[in-house]
Amino acid sequence: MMKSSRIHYITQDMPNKTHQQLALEACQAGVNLVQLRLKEKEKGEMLKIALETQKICKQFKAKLVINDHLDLALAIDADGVHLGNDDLDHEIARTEFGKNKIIGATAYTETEALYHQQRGIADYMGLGTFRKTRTKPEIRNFLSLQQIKSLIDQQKQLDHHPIPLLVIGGVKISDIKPLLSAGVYGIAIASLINESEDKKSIYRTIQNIFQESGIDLNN
Ligand SMILES: Cc1ncc(COP(=O)(O)OP(=O)(O)O)c(N)n1
Ligand SMILES: Cc1ncsc1CCOP(=O)(O)O
Ligand SMILES: [Mg+2]
Repeated sequence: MMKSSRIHYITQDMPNKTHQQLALEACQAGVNLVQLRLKEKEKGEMLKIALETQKICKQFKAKLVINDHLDLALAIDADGVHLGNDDLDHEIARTEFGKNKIIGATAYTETEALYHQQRGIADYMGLGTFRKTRTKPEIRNFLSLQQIKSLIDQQKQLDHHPIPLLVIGGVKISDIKPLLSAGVYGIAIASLINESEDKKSIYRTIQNIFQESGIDLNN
């Protein structure tokens, strides 16, 4: 299994910034994994954005995960791909992408999480959504802290290695400590960073919360 970062930073469509600019600013703030989340762009445009984003990530030694598109991840030899439940099957992706690449799954319910856990193909699961979010407004299913805790307990009872859980969806600074106390591996965030006036400071705050919770982000 490929080790996944505990803080996934996700780009998003924004009116005044390109995905490349967002990735650059996030890398300058210190993120070490960028998920490129492109929606409704044609293939050629996506390839150009992905290559430029990859160049930025390499400069900062950050990993690049492509959302939705295994073909694009293969074309640029990205570090990983994130595939949700309506995207390509993880087993096919693993065969085509290889065992040393990061493959992420999404779980919006406990049942989905246990399904991915049982399959044991994904390197991490994006678990959510935690709160309502403008970044993905169509999602209406929310997982409470209690539900997340119960899922972690169930994972622990299984005899195989628990797949790391990254909570996603409207995650705010004040959510991080309780989520980590509940036992989640990390968080996946878009607007918390993308809409921040001071990305370095917000990222440092996030890192400090992990540290105060006894988690070494370099390990
Ligand atoms: C880390 C992480 N977790 C979940 C998602 C959501 O994936 P998906 O359900 O396929 O939805 P889209 O992001 O494709 O709209 C994610 N991207 N990243
Ligand atoms: C991609 C995605 N999938 C579930 S919620 C979400 C959006 C996360 O973005 P934000 O951190 O801005 O809520
Ligand atoms: Mg998807």
